[in-house]
Amino acid sequence: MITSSNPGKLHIAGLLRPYWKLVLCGILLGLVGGASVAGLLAVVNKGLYAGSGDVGSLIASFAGLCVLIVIGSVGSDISANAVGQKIVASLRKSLAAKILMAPIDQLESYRAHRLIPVLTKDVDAISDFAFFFPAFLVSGVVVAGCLVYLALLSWPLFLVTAALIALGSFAHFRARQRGMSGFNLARQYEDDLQKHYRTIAEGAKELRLHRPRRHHVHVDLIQRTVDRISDVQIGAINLLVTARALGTVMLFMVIGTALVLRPLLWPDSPPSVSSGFVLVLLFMRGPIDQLIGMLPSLGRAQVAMRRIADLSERFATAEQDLLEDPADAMTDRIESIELRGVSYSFQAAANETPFVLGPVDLRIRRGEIVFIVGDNGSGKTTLIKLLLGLYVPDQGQLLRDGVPVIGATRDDYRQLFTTVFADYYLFDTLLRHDDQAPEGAQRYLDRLELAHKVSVENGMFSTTDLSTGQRKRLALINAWIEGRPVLVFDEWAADQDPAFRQVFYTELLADLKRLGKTIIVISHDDRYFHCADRLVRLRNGQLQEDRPTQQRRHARPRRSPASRLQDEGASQEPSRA
Ligand SMILES: Nc1ncnc2c1ncn2[C@@H]1O[C@H](COP(=O)(O)OP(=O)(O)OP(=O)(O)O)[C@@H](O)[C@H]1O
Repeated sequence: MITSSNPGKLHIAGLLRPYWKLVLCGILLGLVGGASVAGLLAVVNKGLYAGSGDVGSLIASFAGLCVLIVIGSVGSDISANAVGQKIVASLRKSLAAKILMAPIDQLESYRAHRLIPVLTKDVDAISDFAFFFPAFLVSGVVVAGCLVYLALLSWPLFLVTAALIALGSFAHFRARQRGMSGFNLARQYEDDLQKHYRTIAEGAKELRLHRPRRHHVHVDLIQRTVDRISDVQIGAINLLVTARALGTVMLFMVIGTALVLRPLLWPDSPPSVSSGFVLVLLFMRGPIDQLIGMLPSLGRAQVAMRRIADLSERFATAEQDLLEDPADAMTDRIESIELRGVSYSFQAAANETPFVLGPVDLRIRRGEIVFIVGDNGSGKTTLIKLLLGLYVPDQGQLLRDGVPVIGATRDDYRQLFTTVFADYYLFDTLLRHDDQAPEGAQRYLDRLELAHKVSVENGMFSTTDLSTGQRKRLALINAWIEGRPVLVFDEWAADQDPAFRQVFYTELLADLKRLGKTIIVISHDDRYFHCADRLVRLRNGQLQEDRPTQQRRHARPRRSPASRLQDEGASQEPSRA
């Protein structure tokens, strides 16, 4: 389990620790299985030289050891598999939790094309290893059991054998190190590939219309990256496979050495020592092969663990209580929200000047309609994110009703807002605690002329397959129904037709204000700036103006569904969750 207290220290032992009882049980049962195999080999070796009087006891030992082998290997397989699956489940849960709790600016800078492979590929790599883990464990124990038996047969021969095995293992270790760096590199290329996949999925229309770019993406980006991954993986796996073949040859060399050395160096030792060594070493080939065969999977799992640990470290946050029971969330009314002496800067890319917002002083009172205006890149969205408590200011304070918002209260504070960002995400469910939501939703669907397209069934919108403008209207409905005291619209009207743009500025905002809402709107529609109570202008990260607008006009040039509904009773404020 990754915790914020041990970021960057994700390793196999750390993953196993929470399940130590199961692990211990698996190891003990594996030991029973391994020792029984070694015992069985000893019985077979003894049987080769036994007289007829020993048959009964040999059969009994044989049968008993077979039963123990079954119990040991099945038991260790079951417990180790359970551990593996629990580790993967725990990783998945804790990664999802990390992302839900991650500081927004970290999440934004990490980028989706890097995030998704960690959640899928890296967790899968660990999952693959977890799948092989039982066999890995049992093979390890069987090899250990066999070595013990060899030591019991003949110490000197065992030492020679152990020395040769150690030599082979060292060669493996070096080959594995080089293989690991290959897996690492391949994993970095996979992030690039993910980015290119997103390009062809999200830029499909543009690529269809632009042959040179399509060719560039296909050949220079995708094919080249795919080939690189394949070359690096082939190189890394070739190395490991060669090391494995050499390891097998080395095992036969060990057998040969045992056969040659025994009569030469220890002529008095019984022939059962030689046959025991041959039997055991031949048998050990299987588990050793299995151990070595799993090294690529172990290598990938280690690379994956490093990536997951890196993500975990980046996403460490002071707000540890974000996943607590939602019933605790406060959605009270507010009197004011305020930025006092707030400044914020993004991390600058190399050789670039970072964008700095502020210092900004801004106080928004309950029931105000505030427009935030300014050129592209002047910092409007950044200002909003600071006001929403999504970014933590580098300097200055965020205040609610004059009281500073601190780490412990920031999430409660954020529950005051409903937002429709320029890059909003449209949820298809209405998450409310009362039964009235679907009715309310229907009312607003009518009002925004979506009723013929979308309905609400079982607390869900029937479809979100709508035009860009319609989807944004649906997002507005969602925002409205949530019934929170402050609504924030980031260029909501940008992709609405002129009629709905007018409805939004001249009617919906007024209706919301009448319902007691505080409304913050980022807008480039200077035609409608008069609809704001106050205009806040940003220029290059600095607040340039904060002035009341002229008297708001209430003329309604067109009888829209909104006004019809208003007539029906806009006073029916959707109840708060
Ligand atoms: N995640 C980020 N990392 C680094 N710089 C960023 C990031 N997000 C925004 N910026 C920079 O901060 C500046 C302000 O961006 P912001 O999105 O607040 O502007 P804006 O006024 O909302 O622009 P627009 O009208 O185009 O939406 C820009 O120069 C932008 O490059």
